[in-house]
Amino acid sequence: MSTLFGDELFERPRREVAPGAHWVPGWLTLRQQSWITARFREWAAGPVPIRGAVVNGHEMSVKTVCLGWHWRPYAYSREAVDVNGNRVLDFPDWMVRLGRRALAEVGEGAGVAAGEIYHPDTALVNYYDHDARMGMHQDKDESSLAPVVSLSIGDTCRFRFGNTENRGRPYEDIDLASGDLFVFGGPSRLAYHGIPKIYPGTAPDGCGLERGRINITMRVTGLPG
Ligand SMILES: O=C(O)CCC(=O)C(=O)O
Ligand SMILES: [Fe+2]
Repeated sequence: MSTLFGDELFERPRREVAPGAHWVPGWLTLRQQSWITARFREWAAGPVPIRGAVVNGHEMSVKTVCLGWHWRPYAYSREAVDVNGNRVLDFPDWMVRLGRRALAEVGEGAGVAAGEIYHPDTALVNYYDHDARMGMHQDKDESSLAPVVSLSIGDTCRFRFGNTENRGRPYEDIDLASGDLFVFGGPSRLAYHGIPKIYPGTAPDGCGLERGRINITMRVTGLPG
């Protein structure tokens, strides 16, 4: 069982993994994590229940529920046309504020200039059970190149962060733990990335999630309205 105390933050210092890609371990407190986990349970229940998106006829092992705009491969819409047709929940104001705080934390390197205001309007909220994986991909269904803000809660995962050219090397594997912030923007906004592995049983006590991993990625769709 890992904890967020002791030497952990010294062993996992914050750093810029690639130009515009910033990793801030232990950014969320356990209290914030367990509060967000409680919200996750509400979102997962509907109006659009959490589901594995179908990509090329295969259901993803990662289950996703969306806020603001509904994502399906490879488009955003207000209604979950591939699930039950219901409109997705609004993007919460507190999450806009959290996204802005995340960018303030990493500075201008992530691709938001001084004076510009970050306005995320969608979040993909993913749940990974122990066997779930996400293959290498680019986040490119958004027409805006504003940064992606990623938060992790629960079990640690291996996060593979690659280059903007292809799915292969060079890439770096890092372990994203409960409470970690990762922001990718600027020259890294279209970097390939994926989740090859979840480490079962590594969620810290108090994060609110006993099993698996929650990941939230906030984005700017660039869509009107
Ligand atoms: O789970 C993660 O950390 C990454 C999720 C992701 O890449 C995505 O939802 O596009
Ligand atoms: Fe992604």
